[in-house]
Amino acid sequence: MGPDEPQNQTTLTQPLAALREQTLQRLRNSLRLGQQSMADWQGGQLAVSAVPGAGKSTGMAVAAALAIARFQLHGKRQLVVVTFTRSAAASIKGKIRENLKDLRLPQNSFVVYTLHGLALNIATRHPDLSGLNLESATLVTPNQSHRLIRACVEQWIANNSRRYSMLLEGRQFDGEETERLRRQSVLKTEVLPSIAQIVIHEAKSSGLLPEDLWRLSQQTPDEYEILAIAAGLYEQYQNVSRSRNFIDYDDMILAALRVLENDAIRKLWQNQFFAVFEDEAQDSTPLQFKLLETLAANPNSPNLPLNLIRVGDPNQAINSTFTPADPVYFNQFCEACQITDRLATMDQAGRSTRIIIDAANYVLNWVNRSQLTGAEQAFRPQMIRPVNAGDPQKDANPNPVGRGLEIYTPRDIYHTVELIGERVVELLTQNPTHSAAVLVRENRQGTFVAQKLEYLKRNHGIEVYDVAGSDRHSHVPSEILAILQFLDRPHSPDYLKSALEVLVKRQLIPTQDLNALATFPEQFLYPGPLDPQQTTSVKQARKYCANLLRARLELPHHQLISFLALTLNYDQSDLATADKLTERIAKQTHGNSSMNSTLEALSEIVSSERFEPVETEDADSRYLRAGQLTVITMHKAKGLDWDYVFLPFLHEDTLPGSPWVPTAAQFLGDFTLAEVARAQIRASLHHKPLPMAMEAWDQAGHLKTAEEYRLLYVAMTRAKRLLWMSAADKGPFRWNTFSGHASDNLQAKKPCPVLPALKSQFPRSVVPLSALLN
Ligand SMILES: Nc1ncnc2c1ncn2[C@@H]1O[C@H](COP(=O)(O)OP(=O)(O)OP(=O)(O)O)[C@@H](O)[C@H]1O
Repeated sequence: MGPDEPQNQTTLTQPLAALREQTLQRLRNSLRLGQQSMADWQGGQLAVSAVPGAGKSTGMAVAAALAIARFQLHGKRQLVVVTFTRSAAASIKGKIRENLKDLRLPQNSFVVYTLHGLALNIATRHPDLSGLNLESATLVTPNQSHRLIRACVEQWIANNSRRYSMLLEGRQFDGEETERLRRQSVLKTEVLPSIAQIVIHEAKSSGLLPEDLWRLSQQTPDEYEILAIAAGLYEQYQNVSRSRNFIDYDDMILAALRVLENDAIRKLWQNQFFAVFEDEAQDSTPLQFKLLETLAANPNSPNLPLNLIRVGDPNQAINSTFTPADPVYFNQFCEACQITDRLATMDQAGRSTRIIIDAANYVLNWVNRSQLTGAEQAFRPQMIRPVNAGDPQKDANPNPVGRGLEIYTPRDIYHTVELIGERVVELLTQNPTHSAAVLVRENRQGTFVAQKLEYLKRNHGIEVYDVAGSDRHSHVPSEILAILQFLDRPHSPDYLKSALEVLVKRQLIPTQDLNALATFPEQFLYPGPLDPQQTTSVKQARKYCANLLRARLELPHHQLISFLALTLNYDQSDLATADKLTERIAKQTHGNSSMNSTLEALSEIVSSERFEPVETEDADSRYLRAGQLTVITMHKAKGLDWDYVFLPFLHEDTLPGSPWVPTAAQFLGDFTLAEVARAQIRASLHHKPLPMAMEAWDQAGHLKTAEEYRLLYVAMTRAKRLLWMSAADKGPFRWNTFSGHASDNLQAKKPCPVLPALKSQFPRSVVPLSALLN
């Protein structure tokens, strides 16, 4: 954070200018070499490529204060700092404020925004130009089951019978009626919604319109015309959102860009904003970059260089397989800046002990050499270096605890958690002021770890904080909605399927082919004597549904939600959320509490962004408490660090995993349509020839592999003093269907391929089980 030197002993007689000069020097000297390149910025464009733990935000906060002083910025000529999350925005804002206070410079000389916050601010100031009216619009993040996506899929089906029957036909089809209905269900509830969600977002964030997709679709002669399907869905999506007044996050950026098309207004903003500093630049989409570029331009001479600093680490790009952000763009920006000698690197980091840095560098090189990721390398070849002697960071590159890097091969996943428990007790008892975390690849693993380690609190006073568990109450409204929709229309295959999905997710009924059950709701719910015998799993599912339907008849309407919350086995905090939901709906439907009005109010709540949990600064510090064991996903751990980091379950089937076509959709071919369309769009954006379906699928696989290894790299670089890694010999077939009961069969598992390589490179880090017996 701030520098460690003692505060200046100032006297009122000392002239302000000299005092400020001293403070500027002190601030600059509090930075290490790489950070100083940012602090010495004299205008123009600068790319900063940094490694994990290099101190990007620390450097940027000082650079911002120095630029404000150097260019004498003020309320009408400000510096804009852009970060990726709200919590990062709050934290950097605090740091800049402190620095400005020391410098006695005006606090209104800068603003900090997230990209969307910035866009929203511009768009709402000029509603006439942006066409954005937040009073009447609802902000949505449509997932596959969102009613906006559903509506656009239904309309597309109604208007595109030829393309739809081609899909139904698939690779081959004998015309059998049950199979036709099953395929219809899969297309309507899985395949088409997934194309809509993934492809529309990809295209829209890259600045493409439906007509651009139509044009692209003419360049790919594939049998299903996947890009034409995507273009049609995109068109419907735009129509439906317009008519219902929904806007998504891309619309906010587009609205701001529309405002800035107006010459006078654009100049106004360009005058207001002297320069733009962007953090986490590897996560921006092309459309977001366009917004920053526009604002950073000189209002009077557009040909002058932009006043823009972009700081990022392409090796920590871990959102590219589910958002259109792609490390390629930031890498390209770095390369463009390098040509004019405007690329700085921050490759020294003080976070981790030496051996952890060595292990992370080793993984990076190993993956880049492995050719597992096709033509494109997963990582920018950028090594992390420890800091020099006398670095300003306190306890930089600390001494290791234990072996610094420890690699285990437990017998199975139960044994894994036992070993973690024992090690945590040892470590936190010896060093109660240190922090520890278990980083997992998926939430289900986190729940398992948290459950098995519950005893730590009871027996040793060590708090286990399960981040996913405490955030889960945000799922309550959508789960209740799915069940209520089914209760309202039990014979709708779509609603039945969604309700069954909730029951499976809550582990109330066994996992099974839900399309088969949902195809004939009547036959499933009320089987006649001539119908085929139901299997045990189907019977369990039916019994559950029948109970729900009975409750609908027997219970007064206002008790239904509380009943469902109990039935779904919610924990205390989920139950509290359900209660709040009931209250809110009662208020909204006051005087008209019918099933219809309840459903309407609930749909609004579920689709409205305002109900989503908000990230706050507090959340981060909650994850980092000393003496606590935090259980968190690798994705969420980005940007954070702990003294001890545990990475269990590093198995090949989840890390890197393999691209996978759901059994239900295999009638369409050995690829998923959404990923193929996405890879085709990506190729076109990068000015490459459009791949055919199978080649596109391979490319999608390479992208996923590359991203998974970057995720592992992010996870490893969260550790300061001890990095504990393991892949057990046995684990569950799939985590999302694993109940955690000892009766579930475990299978032999292969480790993530880089793990054996790490073991041979760091033999002293391999902890044999025999060493643990005493
Ligand atoms: N010049 C400095 N003086 C003192 N401490 C520093 C300095 N630079 C960074 N640090 C400390 O190093 C740690 C890492 O910094 P920061 O979180 O900014 O890194 P980062 O580059 O954002 O890391 P990552 O990308 O891995 O999340 C922080 O605790 C920060 O306070």
